[in-house]
Amino acid sequence: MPELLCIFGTGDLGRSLGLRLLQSGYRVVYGSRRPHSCGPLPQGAQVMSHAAAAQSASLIFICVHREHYDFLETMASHLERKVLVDLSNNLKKGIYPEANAAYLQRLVPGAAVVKGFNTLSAWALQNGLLAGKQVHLCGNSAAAKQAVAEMATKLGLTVLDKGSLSAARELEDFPLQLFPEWRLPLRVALGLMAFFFFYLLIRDVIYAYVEQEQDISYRIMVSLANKVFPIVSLVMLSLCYLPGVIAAFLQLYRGTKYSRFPDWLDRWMLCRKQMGLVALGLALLHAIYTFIIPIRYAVRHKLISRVVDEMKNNKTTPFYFDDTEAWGTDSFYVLGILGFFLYVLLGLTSLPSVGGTLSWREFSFIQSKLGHLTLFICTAHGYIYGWNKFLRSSTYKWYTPPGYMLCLIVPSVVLVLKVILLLPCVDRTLTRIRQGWERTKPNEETGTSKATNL
Ligand SMILES: NC(=O)C1=CN([C@@H]2O[C@H](COP(=O)(O)OP(=O)(O)OC[C@H]3O[C@@H](n4cnc5c(N)ncnc54)[C@H](OP(=O)(O)O)[C@@H]3O)[C@@H](O)[C@H]2O)C=CC1
Ligand SMILES: [Fe+3]
Repeated sequence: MPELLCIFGTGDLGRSLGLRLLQSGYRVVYGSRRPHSCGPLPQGAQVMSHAAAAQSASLIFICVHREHYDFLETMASHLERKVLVDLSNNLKKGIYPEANAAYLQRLVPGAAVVKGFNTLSAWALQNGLLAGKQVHLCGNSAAAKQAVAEMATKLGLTVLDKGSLSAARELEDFPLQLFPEWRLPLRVALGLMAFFFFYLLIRDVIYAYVEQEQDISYRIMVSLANKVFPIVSLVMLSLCYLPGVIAAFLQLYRGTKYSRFPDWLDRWMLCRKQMGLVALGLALLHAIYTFIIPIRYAVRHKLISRVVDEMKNNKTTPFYFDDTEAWGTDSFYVLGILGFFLYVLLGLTSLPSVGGTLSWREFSFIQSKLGHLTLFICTAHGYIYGWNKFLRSSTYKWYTPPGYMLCLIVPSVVLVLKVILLLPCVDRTLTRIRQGWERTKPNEETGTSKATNL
């Protein structure tokens, strides 16, 4: 006879969980305030009063909001020695002085409370989207946790034990987080975009207005945006590779890999993937914006008005083929296309479903070697853009460098540092450090190196 599990509450979560448990081969009994009028339940489930349902099972899921937990206190005698799984979440952090699970344990001291599953959603349970999903559990009774973990494994979940019930607070805060690992990259991207936008606005639009009394504010829509996107994209891609380079230099300097990186570097390393994806998004925008340039009114007008002018004045300017310009523009486009292609390749391999099929060596080859190649090609694309502009002779003042000149500093620094790391002697030392070798301190005379930094 399959094991019988009990669920208190016939709401959204209770129903979806019951359905999933039934499909995994368990029997399910619901405990409800109104067992005869609680609406449709999954086929095969029984429904009774809370007390009767609790009697028949040893494991009870509490699918009721915390605000209604008080009824559990009145039936504490029926819950002696039962395992109670608390799945509740709160709408905001810190509305209650204690964690919901701790509150439940206080109401029913005779039961073993396990906190967990609160990161699942009724929707995911209903649609069977559980395979490989991770759930955290915590509780004071090891046996109770064990029972819940076994059940979770049967549902196809991966269980992570977070220790005693005092971790419940942390678990309850999980579902309230909104893309935590995206926050830093998005803030950096927005900050950089705002900075370069205002810089270019002043430099290209307002400056032109003041100097030449020319109103070219329409350029904000496409031209300015199409400078901000590639600039920020390139800076973000560099910022994605900079922490790795800094970490390598730190390891070289310390002569060991056995000491922790500073917190800011750790945090930075952990959001590299998101930084790269933001960079990819901006590069995509840049590509699309570039495609519409020839169909823009302002561009067509400029071309046609030049021809019309010449016809009116009945003279033609000498029109010859500039070989340098042909090479310059072509290599600029080719580098842009190749860079974008590699960008997409990097983005694709960062997807878990693709990255999972690669060995560690393949993955690090793509993310590190190809990644730096991408950075190199995109930086070269930027330099050639600047070179072409320079050839078409502009009257830039030194104190207002064009945006691309500012943004090329960051990737150039990263690339130079990376080249230093690739020098054979540096590379050899770094490899030895990463294999666990440690530089002996000069004052250690004994001859045997001790792993003191562990
Ligand atoms: N929905 C979701 O996706 C998720 C929900 N959760 C948590 O699960 C819990 C339940 O959520 P959800 O199912 O969405 O909520 P619902 O409002 O859909 O259901 C709550 C159920 O609790 C019971 N209930 C309501 N009031 C009382 C009361 N005064 N005394 C006793 N029982 C009562 C009712 O069942 P009956 O009428 O049968 O007694 C009701 O159906 C919440 O704590 C929530 O934070 C956690 C993760 C995901
Ligand atoms: Fe470009």
